[in-house]
Amino acid sequence: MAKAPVRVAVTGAAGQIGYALLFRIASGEMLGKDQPVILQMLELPMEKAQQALKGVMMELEDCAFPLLAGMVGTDDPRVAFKDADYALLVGARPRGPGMERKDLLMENAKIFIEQGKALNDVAARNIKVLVVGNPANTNAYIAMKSAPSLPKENFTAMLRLDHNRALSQLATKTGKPVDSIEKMVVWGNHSPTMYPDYRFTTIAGQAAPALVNDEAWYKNEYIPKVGKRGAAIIEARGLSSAASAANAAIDHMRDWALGTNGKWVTMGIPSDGSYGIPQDVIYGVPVTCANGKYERITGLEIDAFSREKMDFTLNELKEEQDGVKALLG
Ligand SMILES: NC(=O)C1=CN([C@@H]2O[C@H](COP(=O)(O)OP(=O)(O)OC[C@H]3O[C@@H](n4cnc5c(N)ncnc54)[C@H](O)[C@@H]3O)[C@@H](O)[C@H]2O)C=CC1
Ligand SMILES: O=C([O-])CC(=O)C(=O)O
Repeated sequence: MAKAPVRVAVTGAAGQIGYALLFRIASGEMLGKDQPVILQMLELPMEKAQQALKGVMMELEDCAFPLLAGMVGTDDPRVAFKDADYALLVGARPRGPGMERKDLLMENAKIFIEQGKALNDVAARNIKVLVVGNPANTNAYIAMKSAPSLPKENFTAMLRLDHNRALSQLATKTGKPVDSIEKMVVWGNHSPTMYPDYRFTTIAGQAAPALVNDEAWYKNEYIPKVGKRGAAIIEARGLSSAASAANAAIDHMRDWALGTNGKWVTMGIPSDGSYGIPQDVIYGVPVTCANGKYERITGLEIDAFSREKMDFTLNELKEEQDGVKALLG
């Protein structure tokens, strides 16, 4: 029997990530080739944004996707999130050259308070929320805190682009295929303080640190390169990453919904206090996914170098949280 359609809300639907994302969701790349979807798209209540959204919806129509069971375009979060099973919160101001993601904090915080409240009131109770809009971890924290009647574990932030960047850079260094790499971890904040940790990583079954055998490269080139990749893209394109960000959002949601078959992936999730990360901080950790749930990998040894790195990115998250404390009341 054909599956019933699920409702997928996407905010910032007429933006550059939205444009790279919606067509892939509608073609079944996110939730499976047998899963019909209803797209519920939110854009700003401004003539230009609404016109652009209309154009995107016309193009979606023109693709005649068999899995696209319906579309809603709106400027009202309560319409966009009504009964939504999935929400991809992309809509926010992106940074430009010379800005850090946390420079967007106050401007974007208000958006995530309003949207958290709307999710709280109208979304499906088991909704899966992915925050892409920057600063993604803290925005996810704000939305989670603004939605007290939804389970906290429903709120996640996107670290998958960082995870994928970490895989690719390691594949290039070692000359091995990306899919031979397992157990990559990117701890912490989606910011240059993130900590790509290859201590548990294997490449075609071999331990990555031994195979790479170049600690100086790992510490002085690899870690900063992965952390600053977003800025390098802005520098090169004049615009922030869009297709790769949309691709990572698809990976994140697909894995959460359909499972990872035991493979580790990185998700920003509310901390349960493990690894010395205070409760509720949205922090990148390794997880596996099965049956529509993620489960953090526990019991990994944290050495002195890692502790320092993990605390550094944690401190930045604490500062961001402090910055929005007054707004959260
Ligand atoms: N977590 C991650 O790995 C990444 C996050 N990002 C972030 O994703 C966000 C979106 O990036 P782009 O699509 O490139 O930006 P964009 O400016 O092209 O699109 C954003 C869209 O969101 C809309 N928007 C703004 N506020 C809104 C609101 N309150 N409700 C609904 N729609 C709203 C705008 O009208 C615009 O169409 C930015 O915050 C960017 O920094 C980008 C790349 C990677
Ligand atoms: O760097 C930015 O502002 C966009 C982003 O988050 C990324 O590409 O990682």
